[in-house]
Amino acid sequence: MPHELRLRGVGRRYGLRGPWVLRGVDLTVAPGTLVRVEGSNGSGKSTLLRLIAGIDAPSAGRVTGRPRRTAYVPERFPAALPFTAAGYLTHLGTVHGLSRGAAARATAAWLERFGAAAYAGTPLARLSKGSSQKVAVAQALLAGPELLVLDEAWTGLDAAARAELDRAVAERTAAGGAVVFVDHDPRRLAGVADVTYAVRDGGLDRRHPGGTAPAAGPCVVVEAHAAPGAVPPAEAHRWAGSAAETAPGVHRFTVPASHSDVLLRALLTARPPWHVARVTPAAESPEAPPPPEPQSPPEPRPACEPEPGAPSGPGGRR
Ligand SMILES: Nc1ncnc2c1ncn2[C@@H]1O[C@H](COP(=O)(O)OP(=O)(O)OP(=O)(O)O)[C@@H](O)[C@H]1O
Repeated sequence: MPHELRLRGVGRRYGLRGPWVLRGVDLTVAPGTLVRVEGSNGSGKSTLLRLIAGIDAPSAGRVTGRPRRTAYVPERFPAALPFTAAGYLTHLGTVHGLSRGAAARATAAWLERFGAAAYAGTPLARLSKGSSQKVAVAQALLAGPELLVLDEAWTGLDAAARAELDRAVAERTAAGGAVVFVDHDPRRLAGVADVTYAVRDGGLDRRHPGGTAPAAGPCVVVEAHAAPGAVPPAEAHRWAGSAAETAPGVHRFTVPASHSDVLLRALLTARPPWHVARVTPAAESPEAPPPPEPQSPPEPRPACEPEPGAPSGPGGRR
């Protein structure tokens, strides 16, 4: 994403005399950031996401800096369109600026990643809710969006597809894109968001830290080698629960298994690339840590306990 997206004094109300759903909202979304939006039912989260995505226009204020490649997954996908899944995605790919061949290839690749390749020729109207949600998500990812806006996009996906969407989000931020999401499950991408906002009384509260507890689950330990003194790429820090330089040029990252391939990609695509020496399951699956202190920035990373005895070094836990 080339620039920050900015909302300045943004308000939205439905109808000339309708109540203000949002009012005086200021928000900046920086390139490469992951932004969580929370709020109670009906507080205006979807309204905010539609304004960010450019699907809706503010009644007051301005939105600037929205990148050309902005993609949006709505809370409800209009599944009754007269297309097959592949036909719809290929068509949208061309709308996003891809050639027909590139759109067809991207369509096949994303349907495959989400486990929906078997439904490529199925009319959208005949897809199950879960499969049509896969199409909804694939259409947003097709053209490598610089800004990705996800409104409850995980809802209805099976576990494998939910994990795949987590990975796709990580790829977008690693590529310098921004992702703004709402999800009713507080564990979704827990501890990974750069910033969390709560929509309340028409405004936005910035929450510290993270707003949600870090993710728990099985962890793996990645040992990677780099030149002595090399600093791990920022993207590695985002996904690793802990990082330590255990010997000159030898780094050990502990990361939730669900995030491990994103960490590996960050290391292998760094310039110069890091050498991944070993990936092993963490000896013990850690318990979820206690909730973070309310005033203790920075926001938590994914939760994995450092291995016993691992010293914290220059690449230590943030
Ligand atoms: N198109 C619309 N026309 C009229 N009112 C609307 C429209 N869209 C949203 N609203 C109203 O705006 C308010 C905020 O709705 P919105 O869907 O943005 O909230 P939300 O936080 O996303 O809710 P939920 O958590 O239930 O999805 C609600 O009172 C809703 O009824």
